[in-house]
Amino acid sequence: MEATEVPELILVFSGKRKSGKDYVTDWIQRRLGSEVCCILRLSGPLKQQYAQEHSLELDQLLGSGPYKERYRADMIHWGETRRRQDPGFFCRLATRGARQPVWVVSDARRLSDIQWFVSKFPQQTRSVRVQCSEETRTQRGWSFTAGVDDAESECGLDSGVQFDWIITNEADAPSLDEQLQPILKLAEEAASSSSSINRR
Ligand SMILES: Nc1ncnc2c1ncn2[C@@H]1O[C@H](COP(=O)(O)OP(=O)(O)OP(=O)(O)O)[C@@H](O)[C@H]1O
Ligand SMILES: C[C@@](O)(CCOP(=O)(O)O)CC(=O)O
Repeated sequence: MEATEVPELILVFSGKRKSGKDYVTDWIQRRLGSEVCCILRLSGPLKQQYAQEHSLELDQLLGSGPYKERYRADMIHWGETRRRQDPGFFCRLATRGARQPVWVVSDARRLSDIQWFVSKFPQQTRSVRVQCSEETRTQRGWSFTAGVDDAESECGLDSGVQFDWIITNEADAPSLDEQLQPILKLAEEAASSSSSINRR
């Protein structure tokens, strides 16, 4: 692996559907800038391949609307078949070619996802949980779906992980600005240590 492919910091985010993983990780990237921070979606290569095989709209599968929900249960099943053979399959594809010093992984779902990052990058990996109430998730378009919300894809990280940070993404919680300060601080330190290494 080339030196530039080893990041300074990896923030591995997880959270239930409509907890706001994309919203929060986009917010972090806007604050840090895309030169410093890339967003890596483990579901990116999965959706790409699934869309191709099933002649579906990739943009819609990548978005936050109802389209992807129609295919979610089948995509989960499709991805799990691949993960059973190789649990790191989507992690490897999603991280391929990432060059920024800070990687934000927006959608860990299974213990094996976090374990993959910890085993490859033990010094750099931190885990972040995004949470909010079911009422807020419902306002954002969520409704309970059997086979999805009670399956590993949604529940695989409900226990067994000591998260480094838990962010509450609710209107009546402290602002994201306030809650994300320690994470931004760490990321900014990581970015500046990377630029001083590159100047040497
Ligand atoms: N703090 C917030 N303020 C305003 N809108 C928000 C906030 N958090 C999330 N949303 C909105 O709620 C919806 C769901 O958020 P988002 O797509 O980030 O959730 P997610 O956890 O990534 O969901 P999924 O697992 O379905 O991809 C989006 O339309 C998003 O813009
Ligand atoms: C199929 C799947 O990758 C969909 C993820 O979609 P999203 O992150 O909720 O946009 C979930 C999974 O892998 O279990």
